[in-house]
Amino acid sequence: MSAAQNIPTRNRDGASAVTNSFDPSTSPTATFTSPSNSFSHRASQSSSTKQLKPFNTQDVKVLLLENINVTGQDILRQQGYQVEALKSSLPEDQLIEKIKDVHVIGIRSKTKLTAKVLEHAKNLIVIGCFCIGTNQVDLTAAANAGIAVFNSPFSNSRSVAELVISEIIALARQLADRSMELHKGIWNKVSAGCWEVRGKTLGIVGYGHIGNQLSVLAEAMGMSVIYYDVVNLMSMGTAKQVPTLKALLEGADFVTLHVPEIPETQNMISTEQFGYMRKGSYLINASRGTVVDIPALVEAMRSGKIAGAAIDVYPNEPAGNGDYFNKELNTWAEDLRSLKNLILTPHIGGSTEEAQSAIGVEVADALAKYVNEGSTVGAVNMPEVNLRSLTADEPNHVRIIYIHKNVPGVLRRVNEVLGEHNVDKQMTDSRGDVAYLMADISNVNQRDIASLYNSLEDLGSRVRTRVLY
Ligand SMILES: NC(=O)c1ccc[n+]([C@@H]2O[C@H](COP(=O)([O-])OP(=O)(O)OC[C@H]3O[C@@H](n4cnc5c(N)ncnc54)[C@H](O)[C@@H]3O)[C@@H](O)[C@H]2O)c1
Ligand SMILES: O=C(O)CC[C@@H](O)C(=O)O
Repeated sequence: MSAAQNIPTRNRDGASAVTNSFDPSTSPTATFTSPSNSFSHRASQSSSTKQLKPFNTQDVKVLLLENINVTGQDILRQQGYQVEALKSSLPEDQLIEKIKDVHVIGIRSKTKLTAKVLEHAKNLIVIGCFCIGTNQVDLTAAANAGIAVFNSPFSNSRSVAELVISEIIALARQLADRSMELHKGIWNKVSAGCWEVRGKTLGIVGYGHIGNQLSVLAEAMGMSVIYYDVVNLMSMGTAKQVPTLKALLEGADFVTLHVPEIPETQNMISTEQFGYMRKGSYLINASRGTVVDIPALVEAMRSGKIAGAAIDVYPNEPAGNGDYFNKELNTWAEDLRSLKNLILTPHIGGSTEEAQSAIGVEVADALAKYVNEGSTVGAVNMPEVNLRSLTADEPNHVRIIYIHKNVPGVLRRVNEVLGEHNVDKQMTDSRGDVAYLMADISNVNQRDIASLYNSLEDLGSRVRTRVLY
């Protein structure tokens, strides 16, 4: 068997993504052969590695939204995939229409892949979040549909930390106001209410990848650092963990938020929390828009309790550049824009050349490895399962990917199906209600593949079957 070919994945109502029952002689996928110049995998692959391709690669349909970096686009195009890249997110109705027949979708923070949208994604096998946050995806719905989700856990953390350091200084010196005044020709040289940051206390809420990068930078600026997190974490440098959010808010001159968007962090900073903050302190939010109660922030700044703020994220954000940030999107938009010493940025914490390039490579590589070999290493909603690559001198080997409900007895039935062949290697793991099995089996011919595929698909525990060969 020369090149890897694909058995289509059947969609969730049992109909094959391409035909209703796989017949190697008739199914369009049976003719799929990898192009002779098939993509050579990254360094980890030796020259003898068998180029497993689940499809004739030009049949893999990829939809990229929200201006994903060209590094990621190039990697996916080099696979031979059909890549459509759009600069913005899509309204739900258009997203549903476009997602219907794609195998791979790449998004950033705006595209909401809800259970409703995923219901329509009959051929989707994998989602790439080209960012850190994955709150925009219904991870459980995706897992239950056998759709793996990958992100880039920390490629833009440094970029966010550096932006926040710049905002701490800019707020302490009322830089944005001075610059806007002079752009209008107004010379306004003041020192009242302007401070050095050396010796001031930075309070970090969420001491993860960004929080601890920030901790080191802030201490280098001569600041003291305290942090609050829901888990006990070793401090960087001389930073100190405090036991409650209230203790952090009472102890900090600058409060910065670096938590995920989860139910527990919704409106985490609201009127009560502003009440705990020091008079004349500052707030920075570069996490998610729902973490701060913006009307409460407007009130706290109008009363002078909060001397300045920097906001990079908002509960509702425009779909793309050029759209207006107005009261149609968020009712309080004009109130917010009217405030002094308030830095407003369009969700650019991770928007640097370095971060976007690194994210593009990291996520696109993970997507290609998943599509071509089934590896779930790095997936955020699946157990991490991987097998060493098949080699070119294993011509009659086939890789089985079987995503199934995590219920007793499945492995016995799966191994009964695989039993007529020699299972060279197998790995399986589960995460919640979903289990993921990879098995390389030998001495398989074209006819066997069809019956293998259909037998696995017919098992009651099946969520999704892929056969790579
Ligand atoms: N503005 C941007 O462009 C930008 C860029 C990257 C990340 N982000 C956002 O920032 C968030 C944090 O990023 P990260 O890489 O540091 O994530 P991370 O997962 O490394 O760290 C998050 C930290 O928050 C803690 N945490 C969770 N719930 C908490 C709670 N209720 N109270 C206190 N701490 C809590 C976690 O224990 C963890 O230590 C991401 O989830 C993402 O939404 C925004
Ligand atoms: O680039 C984006 O759209 C998201 C950036 C950031 O919020 C993240 O989650 O990494």
